Amino acid sequence: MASTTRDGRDPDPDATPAFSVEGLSKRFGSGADAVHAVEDVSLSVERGSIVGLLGPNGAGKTTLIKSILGTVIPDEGTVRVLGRDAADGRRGAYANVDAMLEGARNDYWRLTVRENLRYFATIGGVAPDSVADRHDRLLDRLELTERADTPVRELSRGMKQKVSLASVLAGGAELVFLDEPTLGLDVEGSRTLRREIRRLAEEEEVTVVVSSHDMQVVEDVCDRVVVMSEGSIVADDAVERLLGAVDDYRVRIASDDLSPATIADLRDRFAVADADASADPPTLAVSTDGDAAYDLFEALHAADVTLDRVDTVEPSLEDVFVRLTGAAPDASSASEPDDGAARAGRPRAATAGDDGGVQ
Ligand SMILES: Nc1ncnc2c1ncn2[C@@H]1O[C@H](COP(=O)(O)OP(=O)(O)OP(=O)(O)O)[C@@H](O)[C@H]1O
Repeated sequence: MASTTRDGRDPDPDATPAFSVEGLSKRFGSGADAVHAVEDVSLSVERGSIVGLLGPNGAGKTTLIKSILGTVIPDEGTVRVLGRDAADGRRGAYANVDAMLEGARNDYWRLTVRENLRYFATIGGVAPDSVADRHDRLLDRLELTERADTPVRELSRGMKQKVSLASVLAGGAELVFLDEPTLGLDVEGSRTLRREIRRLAEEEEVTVVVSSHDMQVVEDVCDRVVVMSEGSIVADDAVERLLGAVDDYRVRIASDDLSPATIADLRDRFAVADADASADPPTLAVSTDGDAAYDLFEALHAADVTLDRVDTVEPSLEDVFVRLTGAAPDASSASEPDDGAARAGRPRAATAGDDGGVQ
């Protein structure tokens, strides 16, 4: 990154956050109709970290990001970007910052992939020849090398999305905001993009803020998650700690012996989250802590239910999100899961014995 740094920023980058906001508020409109889009938000993000910004529609995420980017002027509060007060002069603060908002960027569709990278490096203030190696590396990592000389308009949607990301990174930005970066990508494309985001943070100390409704992407890629609701931050923690804070494990079983009558009986005694008597074999999921799990297996044993399969399902980021905001993430904008795993939970262990019994 040193070769692409363009200004005389803070001499001790390790001690300076990538950005920080303090007491940030933004209202739209006035009087009784005023919308408090962001209210008294404070946040500081370390360099080289990947932060997920989550929240239901209208929570204030875009307003916060645009306030940090300087395209929305906050009513109150301060923003510091890469060691500089954003209010002191936009060029200095934003020289090494870039963004891909709403899942896309205005790439030039008549230009080739490589020409786009050179163009965006130039408008970012970098001589494109000086970052040619970087562009080669980006194209390689994003599996675009073979299409480097193809006009962007001839590419698939997923490839265009990857070109958007490459363009954002073409000038050597140290802080990037990515809104729905995997929108429209297939499973493989999404995986490639996530891998590249992680590599950029780990190897090049790029700081990445990812805003997405796709919880799986956020869970996979982010070190830390900030959850907003109604203009405020309602959670801000490492992904593991957020997951650990929700004590809502589920035991999911499958058995040919799960008759509708047995399921009805179990419903009276346990917190049945989900049941499907018509599945082959029928299935049952029960929310439980450790003690209730013993009671459940005793009840199943007493009812002569031989288990074909047992999974323990850990709480997912989606469960945490629903718990914190009371809202479901917008499934319509989420990409497909990588595998057959249920989105609503993270299967931890399949423990069905060969004989189907549980002792
Ligand atoms: N330019 C604007 N004029 C008036 N109201 C606005 C404007 N921009 C945002 N708002 C309002 O501010 C609130 C926060 O909007 P914002 O776009 O920041 O939320 P968001 O979390 O990004 O939502 P989404 O996930 O739907 O993109 C919403 O009630 C929105 O209607």
